[in-house]
Amino acid sequence: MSYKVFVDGQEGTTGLQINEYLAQRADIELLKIDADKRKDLAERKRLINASDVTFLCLPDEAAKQSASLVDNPNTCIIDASTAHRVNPDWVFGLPELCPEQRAKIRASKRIANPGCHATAFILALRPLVAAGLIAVDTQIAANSITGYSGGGKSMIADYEAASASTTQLKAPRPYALALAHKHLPEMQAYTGLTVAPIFQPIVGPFYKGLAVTAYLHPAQFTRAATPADVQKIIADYYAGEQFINVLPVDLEATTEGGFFNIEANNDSNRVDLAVFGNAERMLVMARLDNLGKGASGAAVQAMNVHLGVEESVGLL
Ligand SMILES: NC(=O)C1=CN([C@@H]2O[C@H](COP(=O)(O)OP(=O)(O)OC[C@H]3O[C@@H](n4cnc5c(N)ncnc54)[C@H](OP(=O)(O)O)[C@@H]3O)[C@@H](O)[C@H]2O)C=CC1
Ligand SMILES: CC(=O)N[C@@H](CCC(=O)OP(=O)(O)O)C(=O)O
Repeated sequence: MSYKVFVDGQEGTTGLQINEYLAQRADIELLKIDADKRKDLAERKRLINASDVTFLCLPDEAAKQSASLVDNPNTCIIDASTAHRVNPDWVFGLPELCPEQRAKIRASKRIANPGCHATAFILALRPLVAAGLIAVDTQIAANSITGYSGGGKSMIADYEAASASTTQLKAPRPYALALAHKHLPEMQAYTGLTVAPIFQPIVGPFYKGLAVTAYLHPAQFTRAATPADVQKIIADYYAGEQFINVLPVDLEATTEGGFFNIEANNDSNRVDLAVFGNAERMLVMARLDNLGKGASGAAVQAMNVHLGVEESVGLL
């Protein structure tokens, strides 16, 4: 069995990497668009409707436009953009979200891929909300440190320009300081929280790798819990998940001399979750490759689930 796959946005950061993942696969026939027709609506429409699966690796507005071009009921759209992530007609493409999610991804022809920060945040917090340890109306504070490839082609070009080494791009840069980052709606919706978190990302002078840190106040828990208790709730929630690794509560084993390596999952589709702290002060961290489980890897995983092929095919 071979599936026809089209990547709309094949020259972008996410699209190029999806193409790389799929080029190795015998069960996938990649439909390529001519370079000079990449933005030609009629040609994109033809290829979208000739495909079994189309990945949208486009800015939000272009993704909405592409989604409106589908008239083949068999075509499954997997959108990497922010456009449809909390749209009830679309399924959130995070198989590990909850026990029902894989069946939903399998059944739906409209799958919205999670944002990179959101993936890390949701995976870290959802088990604690689901277990009732964190009340749903808790306002969580979190930050994220990310490589510059998260900003796509234009940010990559800025960081890789000759001038970058002599400018402010040498230092980490906090952004989204209006505290209205575009991932807030999905972070709230899929953790089960009724309040959006205070979320503040930082982009640094390295290509890829991302870690979200969420601050937990044990005094706000609904019951007493130690870091080991919190770790166990998370580990039980993801038992059997091949791409999720819940680290032991052991500073020496999980850090490099006390430093947390946020690039540890680069070039993979893996996520590590770690709990740090003590009975008074705690945090939970999630690290992943923003271009792997944060984007292209996740999109390929969702496609595998949708097609009913082995979930890890083509992924590390
Ligand atoms: N980078 C990341 O870590 C992540 C990105 N995403 C999301 O994935 C999507 C793609 O992001 P990313 O790959 O980083 O972005 P890039 O900027 O690297 O690539 C976007 C691509 O879309 C093309 N494009 C823009 N407008 C149109 C259009 N109207 N028709 C056809 N093609 C168009 C661009 O063309 P041109 O080459 O001419 O500029 C470019 O090749 C975005 O919605 C982003 O938010 C999601 C998760 C993580
Ligand atoms: C460094 C940087 O700018 N990163 C992007 C995140 C990219 C991503 O995951 O997400 P979307 O699919 O939602 O664009 C940002 O924070 O907006």
